[in-house]
Amino acid sequence: MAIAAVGQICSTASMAHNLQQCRLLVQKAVSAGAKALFLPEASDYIASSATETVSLVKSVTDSEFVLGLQDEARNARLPINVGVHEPAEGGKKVKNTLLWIDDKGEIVQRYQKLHLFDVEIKNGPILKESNSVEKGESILSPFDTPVGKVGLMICFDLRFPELSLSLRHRGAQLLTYPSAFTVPTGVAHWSTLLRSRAIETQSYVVAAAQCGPHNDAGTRKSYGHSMIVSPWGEILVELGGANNMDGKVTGRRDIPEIAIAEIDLPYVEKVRREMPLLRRTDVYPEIE
Ligand SMILES: O=C(O)CNC(=O)[C@H](CS)NC(=O)CCC(=O)C(=O)O
Repeated sequence: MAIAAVGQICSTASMAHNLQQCRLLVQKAVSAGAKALFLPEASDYIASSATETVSLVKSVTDSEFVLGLQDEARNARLPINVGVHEPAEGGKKVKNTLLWIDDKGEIVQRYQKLHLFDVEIKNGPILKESNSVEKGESILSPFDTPVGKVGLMICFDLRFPELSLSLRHRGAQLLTYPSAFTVPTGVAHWSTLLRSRAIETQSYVVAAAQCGPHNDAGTRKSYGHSMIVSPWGEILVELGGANNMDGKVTGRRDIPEIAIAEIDLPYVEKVRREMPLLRRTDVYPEIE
C-alpha cells in the first residue's frame, strides 16, 4: 500500500507566494511518508480577471513556480500532480493544465481541461472561463504511478461522468479532480459529485482544492474541503473550508495543509469483483 497526500492552498496572483505554500506541503508530504502529492487546479496563480490571467502566464520552462516544484520533486523524490496555466497558441488565451511531475523532477504527463466553467447564476457566481482559457481536445489515458493507475481530470470536469467512466474503462484506479470550486456550488454539490464519481467508477478519488479568498478585495473565494474518497464512496479524509454561502472558512483552516490516505489497490479490485458494474451498452450504445 502507498500513501497519497492531498494538498490545500490559497493561491493569489503571486507565483512566489504560491510556490512557497507548495514547498511547505512537499515537506509535510515527505514527513508523512507519502508516495505522491496532489495539488489544486491553478496552483501557480489565481488572478482577479481574465486579462490578468492571460498576462501572468509563463511557459513551464520560464515559470519560477513550475521550475521550483520540479526541484522540490527531484530533491524529495516525490511525484507531484499540480494544476497550472500554460500559454495557448496565439497568445490571447491560456491552457488550464494538470502536470504529473515524476520523482526525478521531470514533467512526464500533461492533461488540458476539457470542460470550461461558463456560468451565470442569479445571486451566485458569474464566471466565463472560456474568455481566458482554451479548452482541451482529448482524454489523457491513465498511467502508472506509485499510487496506482491515475486518470487526470480538472474541477468542472467533475460534472461529466462520461469522462470518469471513460478513464475507468481505460484502466484507471485513482481519479483526480484538482479544483477551485466556488463557495455556493461547493456547498450544494462538491462532496456529492466526488462521492458519486468514486462509487460509479469504483475508484479512489483525490480532490485537491483551493480554499479561501484569492485577493484582498474578496472578489474570488474558493470552497476548500479537499478530500480523498474510497472506491466504496467513503470520505477517508477531508480538510477545512467554507460551510455556508458567506464563504467563511471553518474547520481545519490552517492553510497550506495536507491530508493523507492509504491507497489500497487490492481493495479497488475487491470492490469491483464483488459488485461488477456491467453496462448495458446494447441498450444505450451511445454511452461507453
Ligand atoms: O481561474 C483560474 O485561474 C482557475 N480556474 C478555475 O478556478 C475554474 C474556472 S473559473 N473553476 C472551476 O472550474 C470551478 C467549477 C465550479 O465551481 C463548479 O463546477 O461548481
